[in-house]
Amino acid sequence: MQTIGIVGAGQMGSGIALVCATAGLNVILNDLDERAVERGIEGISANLGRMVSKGKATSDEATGALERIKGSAVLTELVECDLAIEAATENVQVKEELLRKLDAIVQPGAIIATNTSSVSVTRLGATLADPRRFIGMHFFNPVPVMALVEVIRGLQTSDATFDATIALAKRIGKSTICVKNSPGFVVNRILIPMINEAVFVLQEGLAGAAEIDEGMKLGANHPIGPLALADLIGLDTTLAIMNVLYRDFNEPKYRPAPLLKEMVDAGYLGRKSGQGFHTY
Ligand SMILES: NC(=O)c1ccc[n+]([C@@H]2O[C@H](COP(=O)([O-])OP(=O)(O)OC[C@H]3O[C@@H](n4cnc5c(N)ncnc54)[C@H](O)[C@@H]3O)[C@@H](O)[C@H]2O)c1
Repeated sequence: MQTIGIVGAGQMGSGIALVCATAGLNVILNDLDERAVERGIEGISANLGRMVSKGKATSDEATGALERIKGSAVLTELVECDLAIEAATENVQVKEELLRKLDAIVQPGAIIATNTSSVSVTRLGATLADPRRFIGMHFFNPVPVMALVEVIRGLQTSDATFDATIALAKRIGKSTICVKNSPGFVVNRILIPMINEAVFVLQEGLAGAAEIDEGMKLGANHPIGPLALADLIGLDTTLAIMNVLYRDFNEPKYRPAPLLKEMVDAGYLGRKSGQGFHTY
């Protein structure tokens, strides 16, 4: 495997591009328009600069990694890739439409993966002519820091696709857990309802955002509080995941907190918009 295509140059797509390029792979990073692609590459460049100043990479390694990333707003340029990772907005219609296009573009032998946080890998795989080549490759934020990739097999995923995906995750320095397809998979099934409960606690006025986060850091030994983590994930993405859990399990216990919906309606999306439960 030599060339990785990534669709979506937001916080996740950019992070995945960075770890692939620092591992020596060529990357084609796609987004909706030139400006979005440029923003993604600027973020990667800044991140590589920080790695150099912290001694985590030499400046030659950083330059080499940046040179291996080609930005493109033209999806058909992904024709060259051996594996394409869909990392676009957490919206099932957006993903289904993109996957149909990707299926027609990438070579028949190439793998197509999704970085979805919650949507059924089996459902997304069914949009492809050959779903055996489809798999979930769920990275965590921030990608260069977080060690895990959750690898999710859809009902149709082949052993060859699974083995090649595990090999790629190892090559880019990640640890894997293999999980069955189910809404939210394993980590987000546990994590996102906990964050949602923290929003209910805030909404009910039991404590302020800083106190809730401090409580979970000092009392439960979490490295970051649940509301700060929601701001990091993005409140739109957090809400989208709760909506998938609520709809797909058909269980009231997964209802999204009204305050979370209202924050998203207001455009308070967390770090990426500068305002979430905390201000950035
Ligand atoms: N944020 C997290 O912590 C996290 C963690 C794991 C997985 N994910 C998943 O990763 C995916 C991306 O999340 P993100 O946090 O990077 O979101 P983001 O909002 O930072 O970026 C999404 C990007 O996708 C682009 N996009 C939308 N439609 C597109 C299309 N048709 N073609 C090309 N690009 C398109 C947008 O322009 C945007 O740049 C989502 O599925 C999300 O659930 C997010």
